[in-house]
Amino acid sequence: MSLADSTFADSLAQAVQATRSVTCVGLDPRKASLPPAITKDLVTSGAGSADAWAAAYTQFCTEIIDVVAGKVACVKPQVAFFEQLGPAGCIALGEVIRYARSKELLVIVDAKRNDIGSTAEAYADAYMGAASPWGGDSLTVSPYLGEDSLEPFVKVCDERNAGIFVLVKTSNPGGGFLQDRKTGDETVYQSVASLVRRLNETRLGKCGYGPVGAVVGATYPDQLAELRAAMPTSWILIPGFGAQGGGADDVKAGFDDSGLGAVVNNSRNIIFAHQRPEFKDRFQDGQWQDAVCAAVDEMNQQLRF
Ligand SMILES: O=C(O)c1cc(=O)[nH]c(=O)n1[C@@H]1O[C@H](COP(=O)(O)O)[C@@H](O)[C@H]1O
Repeated sequence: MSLADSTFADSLAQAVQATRSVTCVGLDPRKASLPPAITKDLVTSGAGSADAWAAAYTQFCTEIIDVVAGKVACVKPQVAFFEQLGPAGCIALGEVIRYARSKELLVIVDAKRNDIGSTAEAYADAYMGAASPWGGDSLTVSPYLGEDSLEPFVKVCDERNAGIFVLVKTSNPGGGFLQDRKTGDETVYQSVASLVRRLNETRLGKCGYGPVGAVVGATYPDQLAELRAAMPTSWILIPGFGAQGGGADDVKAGFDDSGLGAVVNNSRNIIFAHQRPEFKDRFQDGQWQDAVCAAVDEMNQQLRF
């Protein structure tokens, strides 16, 4: 799968069809939850430097990638956890992104970036496209600086066959404070959805979808159905499945009749599956990768509509 030859929307459609999976594995490494098999040396030697943790994050994420490559369409590294380690973490992030792409996984870089247009250009250059420092296939972006702030990202989508996912209706309980607020006849999230639709619909790939996608939380199934209809040609990234309470019934409305149009992210319940009560007894510490594998298989099964 080469992004150079295919639009992001088409690459995602191909990846979903090839893997028969709409699961997106969230790569959100957290010090306290890494399997002891990875951290035991760090702890026993007391060598908890940022470099050592960054190496542990790289090992953890690349081993997860080895497990899930071929089983899912995409992965979503969450930049915050890498930034938390400082420069060493940022190097690790680049390594993880490159490794995932080398295993033919599409990479959604979750950085929720944006700024005024001229600065947004730099963010787009940094995170979108293989040649960029942290070059993924797509990036999560915030719409709250307005249309001119999204344009640089859309331009880079066109130039590099990349994609973006704009925050439309987020999964967190407090998101409604702004997103559900009425502006005239519609809510803020409905206005953002109209903007996403407009930016996207002149750029459709062969699969019928375009590069300007949306984030809609699994925790808001009614709005997901509404937003599927409001943005019929946008891929939807659906976070909030698993640890935040979303389940298979909650995400069903995100898909079109061919099972395309959405990918469902799950971070903690997959990557830290070794800690889940139902897996704890089945898998020993040294088998944390098997727990990841079982969790992905289970989610894929749940989402085969
Ligand atoms: O853009 C996102 O991915 C995102 C948007 C949103 O509305 N809610 C949300 O949880 N996310 C991200 O999705 C992931 C969810 O993680 P889990 O709750 O562990 O599955 C985290 O990386 C969040 O930052």
